[in-house]
Amino acid sequence: MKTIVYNGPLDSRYGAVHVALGNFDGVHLGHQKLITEMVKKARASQGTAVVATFHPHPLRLIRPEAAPKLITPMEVKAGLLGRLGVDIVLTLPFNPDLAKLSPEEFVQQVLHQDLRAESVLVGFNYSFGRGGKGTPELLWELGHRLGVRVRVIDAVTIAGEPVSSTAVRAALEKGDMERAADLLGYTPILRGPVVPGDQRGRNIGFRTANIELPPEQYLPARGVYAAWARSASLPEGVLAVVNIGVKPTFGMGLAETVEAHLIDFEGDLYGQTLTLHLLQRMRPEMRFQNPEQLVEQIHTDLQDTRHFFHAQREHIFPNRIIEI
Ligand SMILES: Cc1cc2nc3c(=O)[nH]c(=O)nc-3n(C[C@H](O)[C@H](O)[C@H](O)COP(=O)(O)O)c2cc1C
Ligand SMILES: Nc1ncnc2c1ncn2[C@@H]1O[C@H](COP(=O)(O)OP(=O)(O)O)[C@@H](O)[C@H]1O
Repeated sequence: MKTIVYNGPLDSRYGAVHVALGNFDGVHLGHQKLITEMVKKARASQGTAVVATFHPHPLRLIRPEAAPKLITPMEVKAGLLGRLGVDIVLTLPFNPDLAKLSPEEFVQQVLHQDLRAESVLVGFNYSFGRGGKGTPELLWELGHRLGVRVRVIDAVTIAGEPVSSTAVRAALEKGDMERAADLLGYTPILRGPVVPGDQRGRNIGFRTANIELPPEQYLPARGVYAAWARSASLPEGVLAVVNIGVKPTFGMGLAETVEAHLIDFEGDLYGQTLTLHLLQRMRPEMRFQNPEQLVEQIHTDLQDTRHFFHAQREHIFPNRIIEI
């Protein structure tokens, strides 16, 4: 899969182009349905499966304080899309030229003229064009005039509730990984390079790999999580216990970090990319009277995590953890 920044006509060697248009944060079950359908069309016409997405999110430029944090920043999103069979992620830079296009101009210039889209798929609530004024109905109408087939996909529901990025964020905020996984179709993922922390881990007897995340990453509730950890040197993965939080035992106002202690593992992880699949929140983060009490609790966390994993293993593998 390739990532291309849109800056004019798409190369003609891509043949018939089929486009899924949207932001797709989380690549949840609803997104997966839409994208899978687009990929099927592309395969059937021996064409190219394209996901076109405004990046960075337009709100990040218009009203940064209102821009949602992302369940899946670009790198993780690209991994998920690649897995679905997408050939090209086309990022549309939200520059003044693109931002000022009316819905009519957007369909004519971008979708029809430059991408030569044969078909375009969007979700039922998609908006586009200057001021976000374009609706799926208008897209259908404009496409129809130009010979671009437009298909609008309804919300996927679980037990009557629509699957949405907002619903996923709400589950993450509550620390409900099971619910988030139901909506996403996979266990929530955090991925980033291992960076040095405060080197306290080695002193308290539990080394923790600190991962650096993009600033726009949406983080689940603070607390301790059971996780499956993978890296290039650990392709099968190992069980891990993860702390997301500000380490109140060691002072006030520390920055929020995500750190993983890999169970029954010893080795240098600095610089490697670590992928954490968050399985379950075990407890909230707490402030202990002294480091000894924290260490005692971490021993309990490790035991709880092992028990949880042994009880749930069949449920977790192979379906809930996906390789990206
Ligand atoms: C399983 C686990 C649970 C943790 N729980 C807490 C906690 O409840 N409260 C807290 O202040 N720190 C907690 N921590 C964070 C430790 O304080 C941290 O790992 C230690 O200070 C090392 O920090 P460093 O990586 O910056 O060196 C936890 C860490 C782990 C691995
Ligand atoms: N079981 C383990 N889990 C996590 N990291 C480990 C483990 N064993 C060794 N390491 C290494 O130790 C580092 C963390 O050491 P630590 O003393 O906690 O320092 P810091 O938090 O400052 O990086 C990790 O980044 C990794 O390279």
